[in-house]
Amino acid sequence: MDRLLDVQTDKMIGTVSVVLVISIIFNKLFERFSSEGKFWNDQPWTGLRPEWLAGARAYFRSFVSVRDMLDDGYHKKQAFALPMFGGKPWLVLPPGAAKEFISKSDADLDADLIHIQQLQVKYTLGPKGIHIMKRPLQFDVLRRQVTRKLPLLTNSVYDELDPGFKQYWGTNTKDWTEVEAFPTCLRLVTRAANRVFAGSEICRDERFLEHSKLYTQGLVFVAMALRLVPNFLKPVIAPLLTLRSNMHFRICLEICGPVIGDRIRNTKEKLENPSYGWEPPIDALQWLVEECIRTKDHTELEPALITRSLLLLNAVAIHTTSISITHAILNINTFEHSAETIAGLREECDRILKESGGIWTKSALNDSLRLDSTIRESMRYDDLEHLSVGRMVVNPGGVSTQVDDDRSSPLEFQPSDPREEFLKQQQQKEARPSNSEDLARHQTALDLKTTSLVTTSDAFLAFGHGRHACPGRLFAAQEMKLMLAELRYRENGGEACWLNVDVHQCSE
Ligand code: HEM
Repeated sequence: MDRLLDVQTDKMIGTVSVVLVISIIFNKLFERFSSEGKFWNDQPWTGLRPEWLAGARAYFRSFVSVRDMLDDGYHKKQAFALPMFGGKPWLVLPPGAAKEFISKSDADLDADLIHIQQLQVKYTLGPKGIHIMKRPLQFDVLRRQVTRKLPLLTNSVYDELDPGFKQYWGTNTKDWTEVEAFPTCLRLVTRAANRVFAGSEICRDERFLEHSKLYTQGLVFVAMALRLVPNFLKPVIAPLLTLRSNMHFRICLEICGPVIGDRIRNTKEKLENPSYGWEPPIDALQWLVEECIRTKDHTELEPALITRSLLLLNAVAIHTTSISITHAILNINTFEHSAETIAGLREECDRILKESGGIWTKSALNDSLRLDSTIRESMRYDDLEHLSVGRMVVNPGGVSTQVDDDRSSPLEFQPSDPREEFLKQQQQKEARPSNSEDLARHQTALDLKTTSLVTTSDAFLAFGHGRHACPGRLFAAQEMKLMLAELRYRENGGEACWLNVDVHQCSE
């Protein structure tokens, strides 16, 4: 059945590609002479070369060399237009504009619209796609419950990571084993995050892990292709392009549907009869079901809608975390002072784990300052996307194009934690300090707090900043720290080889 679908899909993709190329050319010509086209013509551009069909070629080149284009644009020290394969150009603002940009309201710069447009939600997330994005119960659950219940969730995440590492990285302590860092981190993160999103039954289902991943990846590619298609053709092209991701969705629904059905039945029963012998699991699916029941709108309880919400949580949470932790593992392992850093991290993990009785708790993870700052530095050094904090300009006066202030651009990976030194000095102070010393220390403590992994600022945008800053960052930080801490157990014949992942990984 899958093979038949593959052949049909391949033929369709061929036909669709030809139609696409023709329509893209017409679309680009039309855009060029519109008022929007005039706006873009007035901007300084990056990535354009003096060559035949310069604009079209820059768009195609942006697929592989957007980073170089951005570096080039950065040196202009002012806002510039960036060609973007699979869509309209972006106006990139200089770092000096970050503060003002982030303070703008959604009436000027809309955060949801850009996601709806980038993901082509109308065509990719099913008939209720826009409804899911505009009324994001799943994100409210995240904001209200997941972060608050983090101390209770640490154990669940660890419960999945520990067997997950054994399964994907093996248990051989004698020989070197090659491990592909990103695919295994993706698997581990999907499993651990879905324990918190969807519960233990769904998160351990290998089919769910595979098809939820393929669904998310497919969605991104389909959205990218659809952004190239003129609007009038989208209703015809989208059903063809989404054939494969719909198949992955149906498989996920097959797995999640019965679990969701049971949750709804049990939750309603428990609400009617509090002595009913069933304890609500501690996970986002349960909180989502409870929120949906509270709306008194029975359509919110459709298993397909709830599965889409779970998959949307997956879409924002999984690749972001997996890429960031893979970057951290590789950065720590490959930079100049890798050996000292690894030894320092190892010492910290051993000490804190001993102090917390051999169990990773939320407060033990909070105390792990070196883990925290190393991941933060890695996220600063190797960002997730070349462009962060995208917004759709909905008010023509919503953004001003301005010149950058002069900033240095540190291109070195330098993990270190200023907080640790400060705390050490604090502990060494025996005599009670004077009031002025107290104040100065209080200020230093406040300043240093801003260097924590989850504290966003206009100079650290890895999780965004302001009203729309990533609400999952505390959860992601906890998960990534647990992963690095777990890695320290990997030993080869008693010799520490923590984090030797990219080249060879020795496993327990
Ligand atoms: C290392 C991992 C992660 C990174 C680097 C990351 C980064 C980001 C960034 C840059 C934004 C956009 C902020 C903006 O536009 O101002 C964002 C938004 C968001 N993230 Fe994350 N994220 C991560 C993990 C997660 C996780 C684990 C979850 C869920 C548990 C999550 C849920 C969300 C949601 C719901 C939004 C939309 C917020 C809004 O529009 O108001 N993220 N994230």
